[in-house]
Amino acid sequence: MIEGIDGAGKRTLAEALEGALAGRVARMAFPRYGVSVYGDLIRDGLHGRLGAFGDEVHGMAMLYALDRREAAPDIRALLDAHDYVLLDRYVASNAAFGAARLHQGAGGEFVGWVHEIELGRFGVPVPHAHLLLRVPPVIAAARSTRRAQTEADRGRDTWESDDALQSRVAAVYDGLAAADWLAPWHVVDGSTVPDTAELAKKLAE
Ligand SMILES: Cc1cn([C@H]2C[C@H](O)[C@@H](COP(=O)(O)OP(=O)(O)O)O2)c(=O)[nH]c1=O
Repeated sequence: MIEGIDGAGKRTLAEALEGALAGRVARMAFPRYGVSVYGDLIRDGLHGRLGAFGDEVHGMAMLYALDRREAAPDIRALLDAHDYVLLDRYVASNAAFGAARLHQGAGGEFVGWVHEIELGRFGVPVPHAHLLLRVPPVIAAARSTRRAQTEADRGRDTWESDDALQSRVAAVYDGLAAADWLAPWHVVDGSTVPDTAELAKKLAE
């Protein structure tokens, strides 16, 4: 699972790892925009098109959780067919962003709620390892602004443009990593070019 704040460079890392693990890896990204009705609702919520629902922390988190529940059979099929499955955001994103929106920490009620809903009730596959791509929030903000300018039909969503939120998300991620929440966490410095061969080895451990 590749995790980090918005603009941390998760997609670039995922693509590099895909190269390093050539032929043995499958990749999927959450939320699944354009694939699942939940993904499309999430996009609308992030861009203020669901009215007050976009402000409902548990409601939005439930959409992400339902997106993953729907994808669970596909993830299991990918796990059967490949040595590695790289997921660009997974359950920990829901824990980190929701807790940060509620001004809670990694040990708070919200993180426990995500665990109970996603792994308990929905039974989504348990992650094997996390890579936390760690970059200073100010660098990540510059990257996501640049991306919003270059990608047509996008624009920074309401969470991406909230620098205080991104800093709190970074703090929750640090707490989840320190506790090895759900699976071991490997912290990667995203302000330099990561050694993907080394990372691929860590994932294989
Ligand atoms: C997957 C996931 C993402 N998020 C948040 C993180 C991001 O701010 C936002 C969108 O995800 P993101 O991966 O950044 O998509 P994109 O950049 O392509 O729009 O959703 C959650 O809150 N919970 C989740 O379970």
